[in-house]
Amino acid sequence: MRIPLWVEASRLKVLVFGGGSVGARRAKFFSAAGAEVRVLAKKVVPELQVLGVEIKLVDLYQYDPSDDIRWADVVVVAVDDPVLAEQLFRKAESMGKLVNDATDASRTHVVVPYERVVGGLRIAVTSEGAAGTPARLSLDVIEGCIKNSWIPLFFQIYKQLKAEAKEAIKETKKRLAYYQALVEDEEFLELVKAGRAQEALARGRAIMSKILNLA
Ligand SMILES: C[C@@]1(CC(=O)O)C2=NC(=C\c3[nH]c(c(CCC(=O)O)c3CC(=O)O)Cc3[nH]c(c(CC(=O)O)c3CCC(=O)O)/C=C3\N/C(=C\2)[C@@H](CCC(=O)O)[C@]3(C)CC(=O)O)/[C@H]1CCC(=O)O
Ligand SMILES: NC(=O)c1ccc[n+]([C@@H]2O[C@H](COP(=O)([O-])OP(=O)(O)OC[C@H]3O[C@@H](n4cnc5c(N)ncnc54)[C@H](O)[C@@H]3O)[C@@H](O)[C@H]2O)c1
Repeated sequence: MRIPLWVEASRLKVLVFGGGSVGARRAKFFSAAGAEVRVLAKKVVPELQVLGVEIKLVDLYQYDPSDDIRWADVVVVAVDDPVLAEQLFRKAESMGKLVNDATDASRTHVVVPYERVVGGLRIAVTSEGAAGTPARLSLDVIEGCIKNSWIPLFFQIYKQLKAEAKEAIKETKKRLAYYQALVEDEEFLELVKAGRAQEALARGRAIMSKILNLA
């Protein structure tokens, strides 16, 4: 079973097999987020040459990529030859690496989702290869739902109050009790839902004072 995680990309070394449109997309995706990227391919598209990532032009039926695989944390398979793709997948897998196999969703270890930022929240959706277009279009529906709701304002207010609580309430347990009290306070939530930002903030701060004044 695959699980969702947010991973700091600058910690990753990513090896990409294939430098066509999919390989270039992965190279850009990972390197733009700070990962170290190395591409191995017979030929690469021009978009990839300007990314500033390491490129080795090799025929993977002749070149042994064992050292490159050992170097990597994540291995991407994006060659257009299914026999070669399976061979590379098996090799990287047997060497204990996490593989993003763009050529076969059923065996991939790592999925690249459809992603968007809505009202401060990062939303990622995937069908894990079953039906990509519905996954992509669902982002429009999700964005519409969130934008038309009280969540964006709640996000702003909660973020502000959380920052203030981290400064004002030194004890972790008390701080957690504050978050709990906040979300259980009907008046606070009603003000948020009614879009009364200043009053909601004031109510949140009053609850904070109450928690601070408790023994
Ligand atoms: C989000 C995005 C990220 C990215 O790839 O960058 C992404 N696919 C995108 C585009 C795209 N995908 C495909 C086309 C061709 C036309 C079409 O079919 O529409 C196009 C369009 C194009 O290439 O332009 C077809 C396709 N997709 C997969 C296979 C292999 C298979 O199904 O086995 C095949 C061949 C199917 C076959 O041979 O029949 C597999 C995967 N594609 C995924 C993600 C993962 C889970 C997706 C999910 O289900 O949620 C997974 C598992 C790969 C992974 O995680 O690496 C990106 C958004 C770009 C954007 O919108 O910006
Ligand atoms: N995950 C996705 O979103 C998605 C989308 C479209 C296609 N795909 C899959 O990804 C594959 C690649 O798609 P693409 O559009 O990037 O293909 P492409 O033809 O543009 O690129 C293929 C790359 O593989 C390299 N290659 C092939 N044989 C090689 C060898 N022997 N040695 C070294 N390099 C070799 C080529 O040089 C090229 O760089 C497709 O065949 C399909 O299975 C996945």
